[in-house]
Amino acid sequence: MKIIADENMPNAKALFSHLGDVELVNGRTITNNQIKDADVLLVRSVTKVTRELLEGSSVCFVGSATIGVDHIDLDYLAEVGIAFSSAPGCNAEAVADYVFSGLSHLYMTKKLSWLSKKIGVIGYGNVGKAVYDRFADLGCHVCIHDPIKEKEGGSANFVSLDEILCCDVISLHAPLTNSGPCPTMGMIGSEELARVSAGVTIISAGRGGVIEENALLERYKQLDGNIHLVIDVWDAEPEINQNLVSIVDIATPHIAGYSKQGREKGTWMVYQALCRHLGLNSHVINKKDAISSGWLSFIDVAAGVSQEEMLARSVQAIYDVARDDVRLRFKYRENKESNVFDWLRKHYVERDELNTCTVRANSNGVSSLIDAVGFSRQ
Ligand SMILES: NC(=O)C1=CN([C@@H]2O[C@H](COP(=O)(O)OP(=O)(O)OC[C@H]3O[C@@H](n4cnc5c(N)ncnc54)[C@H](O)[C@@H]3O)[C@@H](O)[C@H]2O)C=CC1
Ligand SMILES: O=C(O)C(=O)[C@H](O)COP(=O)(O)O
Repeated sequence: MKIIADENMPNAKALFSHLGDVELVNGRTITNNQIKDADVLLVRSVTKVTRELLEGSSVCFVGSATIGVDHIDLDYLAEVGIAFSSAPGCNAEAVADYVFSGLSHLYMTKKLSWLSKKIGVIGYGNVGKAVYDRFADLGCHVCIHDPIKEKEGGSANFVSLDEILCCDVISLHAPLTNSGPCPTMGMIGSEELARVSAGVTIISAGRGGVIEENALLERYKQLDGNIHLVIDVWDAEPEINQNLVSIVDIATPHIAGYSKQGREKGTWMVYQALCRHLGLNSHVINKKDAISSGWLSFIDVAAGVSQEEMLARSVQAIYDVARDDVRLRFKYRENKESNVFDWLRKHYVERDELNTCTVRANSNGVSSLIDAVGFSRQ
């Protein structure tokens, strides 16, 4: 069996080699010719899996080690009977870590407090729920907009988009869709941004295209720069809007989900799906061998600072999103690589999830907050 896999899929050779010959390729540039005699195609979000790519090939299984599936023509796969599997939820905790690292950065650099503010989350899927639950466990006033999940019922604090736009912090976790009951493409445009107030924090870690970049730049001007922005996903990836980069607090190259464990889980989930597809009920490789533990099993945080600062210091000890922002700005300035965006993603400096570590905090009342923000419970 011939398996073509994106070279940015961690552990691909280790996991799949016992099933067939694994060839690693650049996911951004995969061609129809490269995969014509392959049986299995394993991708990440940068490969557009379309009729054009697959037609005439012998591929009978496509796996995407990602949550998002907007790069896959699912209708075409169904039409021609190619099996498909993605990795729902694989990096949800990683994205939630990113959100809290962004807020920690804003607190430590601008003293921008969020703990007692009104928080709005858009999208209540695996990521949005992980983010929402952390805010709720922290005791924040948090609400959620997800008309599809709201219809299904549930106890979360569902609200309209208008209400989200009145929040102090808005965190975007909807997929990119341009059809269906509630398409998200451009859902945050100039009309919606006109309703956000000065001082708002917007975190965009779903997909570029959900928020209109020019409208965001315009609103930033209207509010004299009084908007705080943490942006991971961009409309024209791998190109990024440098005007937007110049005004945001944090700019990162679509790495919110790039925890070591999240990426490994993505490959692992696709591996499991392929084993199922092939009718293999025992896996040669165990989950515990495929997903790493963290480097630090515990950290101590100093007492004597505010609860919010303690939270921020703890989060930043494991993952400080500013390191990814600095790398991006530095690399674009240096501009030695032909494709800076993909270079940064390929050479991503590993990071662990907060849940791989326990924080030992001595001061009263902080332990429960530390657990709620995503660390492993003591
Ligand atoms: N920046 C990054 O590295 C990552 C980005 N993502 C993106 O985040 C998205 C969300 O991930 P998950 O929560 O795991 O996906 P999911 O598929 O579990 O949930 C998506 C949720 O969005 C809701 N939704 C759809 N249309 C909506 C609308 N118009 N308004 C509000 N909510 C709407 C759906 O009902 C669903 O509950 C993914 O589709 C992916 O594009 C995911 C992982 C990493
Ligand atoms: O899982 C998703 O959806 C994502 O957005 C991925 O984390 C993006 O990573 P790549 O697939 O582009 O490496």
